Amino acid sequence: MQVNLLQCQSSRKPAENLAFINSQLEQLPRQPGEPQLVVLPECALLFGGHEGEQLAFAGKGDETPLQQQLAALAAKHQVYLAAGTIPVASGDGRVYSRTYLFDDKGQVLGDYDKLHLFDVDISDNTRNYRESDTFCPGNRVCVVDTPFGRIGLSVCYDLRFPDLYRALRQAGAQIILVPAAFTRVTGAAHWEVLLRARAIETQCYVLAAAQWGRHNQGGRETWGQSMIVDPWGRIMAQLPENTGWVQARLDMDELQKIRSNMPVSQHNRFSLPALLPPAKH
Ligand SMILES: O=C(O)CNC(=O)[C@H](CS)NC(=O)CCC(=O)C(=O)O
Repeated sequence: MQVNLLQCQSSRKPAENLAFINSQLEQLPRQPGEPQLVVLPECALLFGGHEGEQLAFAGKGDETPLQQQLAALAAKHQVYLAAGTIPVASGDGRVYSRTYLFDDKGQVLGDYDKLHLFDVDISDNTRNYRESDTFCPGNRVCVVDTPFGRIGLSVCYDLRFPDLYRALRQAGAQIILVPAAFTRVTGAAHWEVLLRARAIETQCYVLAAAQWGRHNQGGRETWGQSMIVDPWGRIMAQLPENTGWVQARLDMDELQKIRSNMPVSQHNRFSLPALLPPAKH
């Protein structure tokens, strides 16, 4: 089964970002009749908009114009689409950073709100990342059954919290998505190691679609290196720089073999901690 990650260099203009994604989908190398999973990075449609912009594009309620445009893209191109993240009003003056998983007719199969928010100081040109000024943390995990396997959802900074990945594995995940916009500094230091570790620990395929490059003329810089990691921790495909597709075929027999030869989830002596109420930011 073919999976496809799109590395993007999104801006704060949703129409521009949608046009880019649409043109890439038109050129997606694919075999006729074969189901396709497409994963977009975090903030695929709106990168770096301040609170007011995020709220304006989020609109009201769950059925937002951005969600509908993504659903239409999935249906038009007949792909299962994991749509990075888009802002959805949380009701407290902020927005959730939400991933939608659409089927190839544009129906929502599941959604997930980023649990861990990036309130971190980094020595780059942004310095003080305070994601929780604009975004509200989610409070649930999400796994979804698809023709590709059971998919668990996560976003970007979540990658540093292995309990979430263990919870996804325990809920039956075989494939874990990590749409991301890692900073250049932390990406260089940690991105590949964390992704491979999560794949090895959970014995899942890890699909990490990333933002790359400098955004919004002189704004933030992201690391790129979208990658597909197999349950043995091998990098099957990656794109260090630029925008474009990263593709691989997943083999669930291989996954089963790795799990039955080394049944780490049965050997584990620690019980999984409960999901705590949303962190106070
Ligand atoms: O704020 C926005 O516009 C979009 N959101 C992001 O880019 C988010 C929050 S700032 N980025 C991360 O979570 C980076 C994590 C990271 O780099 C790490 O864990 O090292």
